[in-house]
Amino acid sequence: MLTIANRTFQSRLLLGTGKYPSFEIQKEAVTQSETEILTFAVRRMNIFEESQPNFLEQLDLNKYTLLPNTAGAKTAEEAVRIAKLAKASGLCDMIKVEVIGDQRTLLPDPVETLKASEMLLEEGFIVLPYTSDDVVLAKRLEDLGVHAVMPGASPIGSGKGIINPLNLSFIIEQSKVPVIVDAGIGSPKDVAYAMELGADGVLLNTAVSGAKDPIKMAQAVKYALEAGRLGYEAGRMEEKDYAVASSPTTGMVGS
Ligand SMILES: CC(=O)[C@@H](O)[C@H](O)COP(=O)(O)O
Repeated sequence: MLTIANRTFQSRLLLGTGKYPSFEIQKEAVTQSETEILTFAVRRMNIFEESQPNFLEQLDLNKYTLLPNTAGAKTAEEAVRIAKLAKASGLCDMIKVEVIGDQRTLLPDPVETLKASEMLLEEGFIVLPYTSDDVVLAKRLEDLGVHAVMPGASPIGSGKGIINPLNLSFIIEQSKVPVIVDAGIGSPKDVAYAMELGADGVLLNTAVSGAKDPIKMAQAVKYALEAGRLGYEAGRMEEKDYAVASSPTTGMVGS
């Protein structure tokens, strides 16, 4: 169970809604993933333009929590404007803060992310900032009072998986709010790895929408997430540098 602020979710998977081959495939992938939280870029959704196609219309919205994100914002002020737009449309008071500082890598701007998070907390939002895997920044965000931290595994849409597992594990170790690994996940193994490190959840988009078969991949990431979480709860064996025989050697005939 994943708890963010005062809300609980059975699934620990958060799914993005961009770049699917068709609404039909997207709808089935979302169903198969068993996610309960869908994130979407407010600026890219036709939420105020009724004549334009909108994926959210395809869904039974009672089944999902919508997590608008501020993708496209380059400053804290822009992010706050986008968040207020989402709130005005009655979608949700949770917001994923995404303030991009570099257009080539799409890495977040730490200063503007911190500033936007502070402003949105003051406005009463439930704030989930997308951050780099910077341990100190994650702590500063937590100290502000954000409701979860979302460090990137690697650049958005890169599919490179977890580049710095040590930083992620430091963030997980220090954090008292949920840690959701967000962005750069490429395949089910990355999802399982994030969960084995002790993440509370994973947010991904392109790994599913960009797969040859997004519906199958949605199932695969769901199982990987469950396997990784179970592995984390089970507690992995101690790693050693040298071989240790798997069968007991004491009391063997001829020993
Ligand atoms: C949809 C969304 O919120 C993205 O900005 C997110 O970071 C996912 O990135 P990937 O597409 O790399 O999974």
